[in-house]
Amino acid sequence: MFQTLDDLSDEERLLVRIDVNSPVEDGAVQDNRRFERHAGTLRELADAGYSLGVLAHQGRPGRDTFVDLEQHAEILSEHLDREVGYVADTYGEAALEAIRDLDGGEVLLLENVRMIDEELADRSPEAHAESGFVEALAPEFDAYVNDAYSTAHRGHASIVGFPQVMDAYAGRVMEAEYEANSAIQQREFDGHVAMVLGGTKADDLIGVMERVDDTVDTFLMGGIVGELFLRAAGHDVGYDVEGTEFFDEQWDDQEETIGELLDSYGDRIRLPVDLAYEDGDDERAEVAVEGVEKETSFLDVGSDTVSEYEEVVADSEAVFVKGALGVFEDERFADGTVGVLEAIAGTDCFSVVGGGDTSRAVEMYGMDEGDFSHVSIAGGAYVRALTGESLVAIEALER
Ligand SMILES: Nc1ncnc2c1ncn2[C@@H]1O[C@H](COP(=O)(O)OP(=O)(O)O)[C@@H](O)[C@H]1O
Ligand SMILES: O=C(OP(=O)(O)O)[C@H](O)COP(=O)(O)O
Repeated sequence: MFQTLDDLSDEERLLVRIDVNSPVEDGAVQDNRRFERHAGTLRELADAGYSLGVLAHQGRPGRDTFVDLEQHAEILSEHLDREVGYVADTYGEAALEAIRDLDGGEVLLLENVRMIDEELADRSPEAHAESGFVEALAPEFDAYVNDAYSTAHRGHASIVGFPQVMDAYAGRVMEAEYEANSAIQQREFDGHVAMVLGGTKADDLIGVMERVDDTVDTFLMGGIVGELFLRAAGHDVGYDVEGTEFFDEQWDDQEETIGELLDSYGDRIRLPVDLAYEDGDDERAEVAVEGVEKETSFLDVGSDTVSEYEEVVADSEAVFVKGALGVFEDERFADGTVGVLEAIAGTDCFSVVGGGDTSRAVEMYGMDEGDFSHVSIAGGAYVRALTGESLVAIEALER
C-alpha cells in the first residue's frame, strides 16, 4: 500500500502532480470535474500551510489541445477560492525562482510538463529520475504527492521519476479513485456485462478489450474507435478527412489487432449500424453504415445504433463506459453518448462511467451522478484497473 496525506509530518514544501487535462474549444480550456476534484486536495494542503508547486499536463504535442496552463491556473483559482500562481516554465530559472518565492499556503502551477521532451521519453523510472527535469525540481521540495490517478497508466517522468528520489504520497483523488476502481475490479457479475467503448484513443481500448475476455460479454463501439472497427470490418469509414488527425495513424498502428479482435470476438463486438454527420444546412443527418462514403466526417452514431445499444443495456447487469460515442460537446451530435448514458441511468444495473471528457457529458446534459454506481474522472487508468493490470504510478508510490 502507499502513503497518503495522513502520513505527512514535518514536510513544508510539496511537489504535487495533478491531472487537469481538459477539452479545449476554440482555444478555451473547458472547466470540468477534474479541476473541482484536485482543488479539494490542493485546498486541504494549502489550508494546512504547505507551499505547493503543482505539475500537470495538457494535450499531446502536435494536437490542438496542446496548450499552456495559464487558463488552468485561473480555473483552479476559482475552485480553490485563493490565487493559484502560474509560471510559463517548468524547471528553468524562472520556475525555480517562483518556487523559492513560495510562502506557506501558496500554490504555484508550473508549465505543461509535456512541453519538456524528457517527460514523454520512453525510459525506465530509474532513468527518468536522472533527467534534468527531475534533478532540478526534486531538491526544491520536501516530498512528492501524486494525485493524478487519471494519468497513473503513463510511465512519464512526472509520474514515475520523482518517487524514485523523493518521499512520495498519494493525494486524495488518487486514494479515492484507486479504492473505488480496485473494489470494482473485485466484483463478480452473474448476468450480462456490457462495455461501451468510444472516444479517440484506440490503443488504450484495444489493450483493455484483449484483457477482459472473461468478464465482458458485449462491446458496444462508437466514436473514433468505433469507426476504426467499422473500417476493419470493410466499411468505407474511419479515414482522416478535412484535416482530422485521429484515424490514419491509429489505423496503421492498430489495423492488425482490430482485425484479430473482430475475428476472435465475432458477435460480441457490436458496431454502429448508422452514423450521423453535418449536412449542407448545418443540420444533423444520418446514414446507414452500408451506404457511407469515406469523404464524410462522421460525428456521432445514428439513432438505430442507439436503439440497439439501449436494448443491450436494458439486458445487462453491469455496464462500463469509456469514451464518448460522438462529439457530445456539440448538441447536434450528443444523441449517441447521451442516449446510451440515459439508458444506463434508467436501469438499476451496476454502472461505471469514466474518462475526463466522457464524465463531463453527465453534468453537461443534466444527468444525476447518483444514477451511476461510480463516475470516474479517469478513463484509460480506470479501464486498465478493471482488468487488474497494475498502474505504474501506483507501483512507484508503493516503492
Ligand atoms: N466521431 C467523432 N469525431 C471526433 N471526435 C469524437 C468522435 N466521437 C467522439 N469524439 C470525441 O471523443 C472525446 C472523448 O474521447 P477520449 O479523450 O478518448 O475520452 P475520455 O477523455 O472521456 O477518456 C469527446 O470529447 C468527443 O468529442
Ligand atoms: O485524459 C486522460 O486520459 P483519458 O482520456 O483516458 O481520461 C489523461 O490526462 C491522460 O492523457 P493521455 O491519454 O494523453 O496520456
